[in-house]
Amino acid sequence: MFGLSKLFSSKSVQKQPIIAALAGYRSAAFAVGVDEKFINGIELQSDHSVLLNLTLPFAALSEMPKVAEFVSQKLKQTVVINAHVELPKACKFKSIKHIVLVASGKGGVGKSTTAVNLAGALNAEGAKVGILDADIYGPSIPMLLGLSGAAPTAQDDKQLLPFDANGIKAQSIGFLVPSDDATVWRGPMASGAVNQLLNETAWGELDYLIVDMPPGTGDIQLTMSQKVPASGAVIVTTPQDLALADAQKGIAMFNKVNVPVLGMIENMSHFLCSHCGEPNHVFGKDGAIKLAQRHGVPVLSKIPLAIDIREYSEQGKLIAMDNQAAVSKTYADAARLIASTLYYQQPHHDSVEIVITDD
Ligand SMILES: Nc1ncnc2c1ncn2[C@@H]1O[C@H](COP(=O)(O)OP(=O)(O)OP(=O)(O)O)[C@@H](O)[C@H]1O
Repeated sequence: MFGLSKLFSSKSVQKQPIIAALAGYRSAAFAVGVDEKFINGIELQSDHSVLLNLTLPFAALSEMPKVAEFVSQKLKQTVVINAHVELPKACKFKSIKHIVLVASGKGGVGKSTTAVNLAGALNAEGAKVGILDADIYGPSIPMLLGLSGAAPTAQDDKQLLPFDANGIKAQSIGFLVPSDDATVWRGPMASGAVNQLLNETAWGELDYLIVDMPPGTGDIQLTMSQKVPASGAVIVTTPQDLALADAQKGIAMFNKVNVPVLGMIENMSHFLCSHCGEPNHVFGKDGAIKLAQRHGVPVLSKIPLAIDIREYSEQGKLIAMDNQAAVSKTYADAARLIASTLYYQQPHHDSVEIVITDD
């Protein structure tokens, strides 16, 4: 499309064709292309390839090879992208830029497994990430991060230090309260404990803090969603009718407290047959899509029922951080889409002008 002579008409690189090619790129996370605002340098290399330095305002590093390939094809010239993630400065809470609640209407759908792997995937996409385990009924984040039995330590007798699990900062209500005690808690008590953990943990600077909510849509979950300054919520469901009916209650709950639902994740979506590779829809098909369409929210990802997801969890490892594991891609897809939605829903972002014409 853009010949070499046009691209390199002078010693310096012509920016315009590169900007146009980036703007033409499309994906779920870059639904309106790669904005020229993200460019912070273009260099012509001695081998005549172009080095594009990008600063991404949301976590999406794993998509850069695809963007580079697309732009290279458009320009008919090798383009290499060197990107890093730097979110806009505004923080939602202290030095935390976004708090994302991960909820499920029903227990046992894989909410905690999904929450912790989303944290891992966002980290792998280049962001500073934390996870707060607020599941008072069955805090499982310590186990999922290989931190079982760990005891929290305090800094200056005031702030608790979060644990560090492969670069992810973690705190759990399970470190502080025996789960048996929590079964008699009411909403204000539970949300008070979560707010205390949120306030009294020395999180430092975080781009995204994932909160693993208690399952269900009762008084406790409602009060928590109201009290935590969240940018959005993600609902985890399985394709089963029962789980979907409860997921619908989750959407209604977040609507009631004005927390935007960023989307749904269909966990245990299908099982890939180890013999023929065909997907087997053990719990039903397309249920989450139909529910999501009805409520105008996207399905962020479909995560298969996979033995290695359970095996990694039991070993306290995050499969989302192992890019050799095929299912890590399904967590990465959801993570990029969540990050992108949070960026584009912020008011600082220039709105896209829609022009309606007669023809
Ligand atoms: N996609 C998956 N494939 C295979 N196993 C999974 C998957 N997701 C979760 N699991 C397994 O299902 C079980 C329940 O998962 P998890 O504890 O994350 O559910 P939960 O919804 O958080 O439960 P609760 O409601 O009790 O908090 C675990 O053994 C976990 O390893």
